[in-house]
Amino acid sequence: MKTVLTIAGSDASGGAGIQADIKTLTVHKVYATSCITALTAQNTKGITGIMPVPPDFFEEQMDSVFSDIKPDAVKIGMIASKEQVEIIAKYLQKYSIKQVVADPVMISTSGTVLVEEKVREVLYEKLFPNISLLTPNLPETEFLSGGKITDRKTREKAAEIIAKRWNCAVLSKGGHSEQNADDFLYEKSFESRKKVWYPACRINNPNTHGTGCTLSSAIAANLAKGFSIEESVKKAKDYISGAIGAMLNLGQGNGPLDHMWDL
Ligand SMILES: Nc1ncnc2c1ncn2[C@@H]1O[C@H](COP(=O)(O)OP(=O)(O)OP(=O)(O)O)[C@@H](O)[C@H]1O
Ligand SMILES: Cc1ncc(COP(=O)(O)O)c(N)n1
Repeated sequence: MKTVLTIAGSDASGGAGIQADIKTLTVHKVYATSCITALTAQNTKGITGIMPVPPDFFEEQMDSVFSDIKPDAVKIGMIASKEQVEIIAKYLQKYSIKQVVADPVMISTSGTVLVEEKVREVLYEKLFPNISLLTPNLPETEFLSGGKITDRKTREKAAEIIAKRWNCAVLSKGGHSEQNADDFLYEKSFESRKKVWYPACRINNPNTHGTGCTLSSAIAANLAKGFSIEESVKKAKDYISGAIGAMLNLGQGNGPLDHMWDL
């Protein structure tokens, strides 16, 4: 069986973070391992508390997993400290992990920068060069490329700038767009440059808690199974559209997805 390691925070309400990742990986029939970066007290109405895991104990988890069940792919979500970034980069290099999907939780939907500058520097210098696919949402695509996105052309250019800076593939997610929920992939290899749009209608459902976590875990599962990045994103996009479209309605706020919609 293929295995995927998720490095992320715990979401007590089960819709995002580690819990969303393990559900997604399990329905994709890969074996999930997990290294927890932080405990969060959150539900569909918001986050009330974050307790980061101290670096030593975070490293102990990483060591337990990597020294025993080496992952075929790694998915990275919320990171709680600069030290954790350094530890993750160290293990990805030490164990030569090739399939690494990172969801850079950096900018809130309202445009607030969530990661302080000191942590950003380490992300840029140590972690991003070890990533195979970065999955920024629209505000993060703008922030990481340093340019304003006004249309498809400027979005393509922004993804290309990010991909060239860190030598990775980039999936710019369109969940925060005012129009459709189209995602755009820029992938450069030795021989070619791929620019792929994944069109999707916006689903009128307020329950989208955990979409970023779920999409990146689904991509990691497909990569672990041996699909290309382009195919892995296509399958993951179909999966996320189904999980949002199943219209699960739990909790009093921005509810979770139906991870089991196609079982
Ligand atoms: N209302 C929607 N209808 C269809 N697809 C959506 C909708 N909202 C998000 N998506 C899709 O979900 C995936 C996650 O995208 P999004 O841009 O929301 O990421 P994110 O900002 O990291 O997630 P979140 O908003 O949960 O923090 C993308 O494939 C996006 O196109
Ligand atoms: C522990 C944790 N990690 C990540 C997110 C963001 O979730 P998403 O961007 O997928 O909605 C979250 N709410 N909680």
